[in-house]
Amino acid sequence: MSRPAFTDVPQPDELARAEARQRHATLIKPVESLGRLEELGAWIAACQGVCPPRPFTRPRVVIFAGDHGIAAKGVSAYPVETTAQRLDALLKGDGVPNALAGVAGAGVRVVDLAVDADTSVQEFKVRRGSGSIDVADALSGAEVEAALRVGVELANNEIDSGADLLVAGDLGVGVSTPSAVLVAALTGTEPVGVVGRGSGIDDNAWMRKAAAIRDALRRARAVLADPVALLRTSAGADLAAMTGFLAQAAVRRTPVLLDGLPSAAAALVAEELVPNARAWWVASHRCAEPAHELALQHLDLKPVLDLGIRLGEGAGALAALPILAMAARLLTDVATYPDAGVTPPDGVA
Ligand SMILES: Cc1cc2ncn([C@H]3O[C@H](COP(=O)(O)O)[C@@H](O)[C@H]3O)c2cc1C
Ligand SMILES: O=C(O)c1cccnc1
Repeated sequence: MSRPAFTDVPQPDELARAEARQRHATLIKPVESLGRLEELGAWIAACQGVCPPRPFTRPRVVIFAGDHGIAAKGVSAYPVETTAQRLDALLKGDGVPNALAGVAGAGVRVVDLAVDADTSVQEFKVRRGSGSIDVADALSGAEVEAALRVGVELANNEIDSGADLLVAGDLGVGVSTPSAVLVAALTGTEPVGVVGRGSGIDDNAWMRKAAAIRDALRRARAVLADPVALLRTSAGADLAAMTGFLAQAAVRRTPVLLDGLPSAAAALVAEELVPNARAWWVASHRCAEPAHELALQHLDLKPVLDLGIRLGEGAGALAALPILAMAARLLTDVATYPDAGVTPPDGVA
């Protein structure tokens, strides 16, 4: 087995994007009066290669669950057992993403990549937990390749089943630590610049987390030139699979709403693996983690929402999904000046 080979990423259809912008200029409203909604509509048209764009019929959230060895260093506010407990809640339909997806019209799938317990969704499991990244590699060479392949397979599987918009969500105690390390490594940031409060840690845990990130970053920087080696050294099976998923979504011309820190960290690595994949992604929200902002800046992505969400689990992306649906609907449902018999402003035919 070897690492998956990604084909070049096709770019969204610039003609459809230009057509959408042009159409917005003829709709019965002042020019550019819908701000970012207009750009989002044009992005959807460009991704679908058609203007006006089609409404999303099958948005899908895949939650990548995994535990992290670094959690044993006291870097999270919660004990490791809560990963498996929360996974059960999601499968019962009782979690945050279930509630949000119900309103947003999305489907949720939970996949156990590395939970440190037996679960009922471990068909794709790579291992239990990961190495403690401050002192050891997260994964073996075979494991990182397996995890990347799972991500590619999940993207293919969802897209072949009709998914027309994808979200990668995280679930796992400690995941904000490797995520911060990946961001620091790829953006050239000092450890202290990426240490966040994660699940709500106190000052003592913050200091342990800062030390863990500092030590892990030293190991990460040694393999910076190779994105797969970086995932092996500093990520975990969940983040590696997420990376493969985001890269393959771009290869398959499928738009993605990025979520919080873990998904932004995986996106940074995916952009290294398959340059220009970011054209297929929109940043759903600004979260409270400093590394999130750095990752989005590096990818040149501007968040849609700023709700103070700091959760993961696809929550921010699900909150932004209705906005995307609205952006598409404006281009299909709003009349043009000639159609509505409204006098256009000067310069609009
Ligand atoms: C009950 C609960 C629900 C969550 N949903 C998402 N997270 C988020 O917080 C965790 C990452 O933060 P840290 O790196 O500080 O552990 C992940 O589990 C992530 O999914 C949760 C955390 C908890 C405790
Ligand atoms: O930004 C996130 O998605 C996030 C923040 C804190 C903890 N877990 C995830």
